[in-house]
Amino acid sequence: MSGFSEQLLIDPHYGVVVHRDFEPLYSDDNYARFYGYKNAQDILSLTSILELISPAEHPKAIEAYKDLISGKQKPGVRTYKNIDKENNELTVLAIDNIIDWEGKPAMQVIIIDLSYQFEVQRNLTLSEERYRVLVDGSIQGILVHKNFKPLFCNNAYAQMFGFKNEQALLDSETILPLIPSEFHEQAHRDNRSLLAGDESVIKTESKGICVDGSTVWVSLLSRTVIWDGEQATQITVIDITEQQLLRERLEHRANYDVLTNLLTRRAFNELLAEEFNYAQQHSNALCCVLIDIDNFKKINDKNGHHSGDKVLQSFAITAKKNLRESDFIGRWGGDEFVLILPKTDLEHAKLIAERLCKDLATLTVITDAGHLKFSVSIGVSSLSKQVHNIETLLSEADKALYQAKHQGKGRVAVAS
Ligand SMILES: Nc1nc2c(ncn2[C@@H]2O[C@H](COP(=O)(O)OP(=O)(O)OP(=O)(O)O)[C@@H](O)[C@H]2O)c(=O)[nH]1
Repeated sequence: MSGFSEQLLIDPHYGVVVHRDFEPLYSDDNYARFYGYKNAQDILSLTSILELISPAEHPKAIEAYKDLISGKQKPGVRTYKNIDKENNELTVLAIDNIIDWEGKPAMQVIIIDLSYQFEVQRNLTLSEERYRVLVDGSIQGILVHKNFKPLFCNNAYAQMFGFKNEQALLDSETILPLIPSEFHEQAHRDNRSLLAGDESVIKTESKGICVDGSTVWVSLLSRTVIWDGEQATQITVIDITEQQLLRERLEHRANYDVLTNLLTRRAFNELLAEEFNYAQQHSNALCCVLIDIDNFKKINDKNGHHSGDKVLQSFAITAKKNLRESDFIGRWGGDEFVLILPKTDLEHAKLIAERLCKDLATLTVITDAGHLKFSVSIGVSSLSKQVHNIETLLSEADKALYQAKHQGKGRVAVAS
């Protein structure tokens, strides 16, 4: 053997054969092993190495050989489908070269087994398909965006926001219209801190706007991903609209009286504490008004509890109509109600109370038991040097209310 084999780079992924008219002149062991043979000797004992090439590829191989030997074609790189001893198909990359072998031209072929690369590629495609099935089948919405321009979304995300399909969403220039304007600032801020690496994951809850303008509540998890070689933001969302509505209903139920839809005593007390402190800190006027329906027990007894309820509801509607945005009203209990009038002095509060008293007296409540009329008694108190805590403010209003009742009902009394 010449020094030729010593110059060869021996690598398990490369094999070398030298042939003339496909008659093997030299082979290394790697080449032999690619095709399932023990060693080079097995290859050299073949009559033709065409045996290693798929019959369908024989014409191509023979033509290529002729073209190369005659100089018609320059040596090059080609892929072949070969077959090993067990008839398994191998995909190989062949690098052809014309060399001088014992005084005559021969063809040297270096082959590289590509089966492994093909297998890796096939597995990659399979795992991509598997990933795709997972993402598409997910009930979580998944979106990837770069500065709010959508790059990818799954079906669940598109559906959550009312898009016909994923493409319809991806055709949008930006996803910002899906975010209510009051959440834009937060969305930009969160995105900036993710991209800057200040935060690795951000969890939030946000309102979304669907294509048809309806609202969806979502729980969001955002993080950065590399998408097509560039940094982007991935959002995973779960639709929490039902939970949010339930939460809102529960909150409403805790804060608002079911019958009259006025603030409950607890919710009223919280607001009263805030307003009272604010008024004290800013030396603002503040008045408290206690209202009690006159002879309500008789209304109930004569017309039934249901009609009594109607009276309470009508009272609530009329009272609310008489109030400013900044005033608030609560049901103190039974047929008793309480109002807070911020930035209102005693004189004005009295006028407001008298107007309400008159309006309610003219009201007719239509019930199953007939048309009912009723009156109220009102007590008014105000924040002052002497009245410097909530308890006193309320007890002063209560005293005034008692006075109004005592003086004959259907009237307003002011705490002295
Ligand atoms: N229909 C109805 N009645 C209620 C409700 N809550 C309390 N009441 C009734 O309201 C009545 C309140 O009556 P009282 O506080 O005794 O006083 P009144 O009859 O209004 O008499 P004066 O306050 O002196 O004018 C009671 O009979 C309660 O049972 C309610 O939600 N619906």
